[in-house]
Amino acid sequence: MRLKEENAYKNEVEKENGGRVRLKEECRCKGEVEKENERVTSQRLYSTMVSGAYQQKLVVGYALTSKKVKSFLQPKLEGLARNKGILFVAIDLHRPLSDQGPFDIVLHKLTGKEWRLILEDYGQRHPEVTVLDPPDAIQHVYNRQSMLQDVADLNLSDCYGKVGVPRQLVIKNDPLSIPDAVTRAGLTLPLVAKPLVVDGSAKSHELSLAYDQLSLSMLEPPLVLQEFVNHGGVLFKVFIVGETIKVVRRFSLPDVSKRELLNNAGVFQFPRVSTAAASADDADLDPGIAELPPRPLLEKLARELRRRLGLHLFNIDMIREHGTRDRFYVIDINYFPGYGKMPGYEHIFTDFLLGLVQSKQKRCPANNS
Ligand SMILES: O=P(O)(O)O[C@H]1[C@H](O)[C@@H](OP(=O)(O)O)[C@H](OP(=O)(O)O)[C@@H](OP(=O)(O)O)[C@H]1O
Ligand SMILES: Nc1ncnc2c1ncn2[C@@H]1O[C@H](COP(=O)(O)OP(=O)(O)O)[C@@H](O)[C@H]1O
Ligand SMILES: [Mg+2]
Ligand SMILES: [Mg+2]
Repeated sequence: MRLKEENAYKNEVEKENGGRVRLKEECRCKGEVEKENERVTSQRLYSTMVSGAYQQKLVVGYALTSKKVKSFLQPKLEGLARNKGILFVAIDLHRPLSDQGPFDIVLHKLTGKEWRLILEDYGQRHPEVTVLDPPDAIQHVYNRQSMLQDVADLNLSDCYGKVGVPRQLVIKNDPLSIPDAVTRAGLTLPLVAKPLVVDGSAKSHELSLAYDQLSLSMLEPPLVLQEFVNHGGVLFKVFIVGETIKVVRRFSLPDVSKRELLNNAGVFQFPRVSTAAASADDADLDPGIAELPPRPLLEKLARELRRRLGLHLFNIDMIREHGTRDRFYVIDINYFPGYGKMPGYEHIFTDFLLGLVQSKQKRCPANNS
């Protein structure tokens, strides 16, 4: 393509943006955000040249950690999004949110009260923008007690199986009180000790397995003590993106036998298991352990949790009690999990974003542009 035509395309793209990519001129610091957005604009220009009749449908502002940008915003996702008319724009945290955009959707996963307040204020001033997801709904799953409450309340049981949560106890302070509290609550050893609050830090994922009651006083509250459920060393990561569900298998902690429990004492910190590197999808597993939870059960669970939690983007860590076919436990819920490892996430995510805006336009036709 000749230079003159290229410039004409560039002008067209910038005009079409209607100031959407104004970040470029306005950025106070010529930092990462600016570079990132310049890259996105030039990629979009390229796609315009290649595909001809290109129509931008929506702008997604994102506020994510650099780790999440790397795992989620992969070139394949950005490329596919571009072809479908979706533009991802990095939000500059050093500038007022209302001065940026305009956005159709704000996608975010940042912790901290300040960010929460910014988003809440923005949501009130810009009801036309979809904030994915509402900060208070996310906050609810950043606490390991409240995250499982909705699963317990749901008490899901049908012909496909039963879904519950392991019995658990919250310890807010005084580690010396733990052994007695555990006896009073009637919890059975071994117990998994988990930091009460999940805040994205490595520390909030430092979990321990406690084999005896007395050693429990060595733990550091605030924490959740959860009964360990033998599940054959395999966990199901159930990814949810709006109405879509995808399940993968991951390796998990091995079963603890009665003999092991009798012969062991103490509290043992264990490393992060069940991460992306621990995929068990291609492993040669006992079919009774590997069989995925029944689809209708997952659909019901996901639908109910989406409604009760008020979230579109989350995952459920689920295990099957070893020796049973249909007894499941939810042990963890994560907001905006590692979608980069969800098969086909590029198509699923982009379709989801388009669907969101379409359904909003149907509900409020006045907003149609
Ligand atoms: O709490 P658990 O059950 O471990 O789930 C984690 C968190 O969702 C992580 O997200 P975050 O770091 O935002 O909390 C995510 O990392 P990324 O999305 O950043 O990669 C991990 O993805 P995998 O490493 O793919 O499993 C996922 O396994
Ligand atoms: N109640 C439990 N019974 C058996 N294994 C568990 C239980 N809770 C956690 N685990 C194991 O510990 C891992 C991490 O626990 P999880 O609650 O998912 O914390 P995180 O948020 O750090 O992923 C799980 O992937 C699973 O292998
Ligand atoms: Mg987990
Ligand atoms: Mg988690």
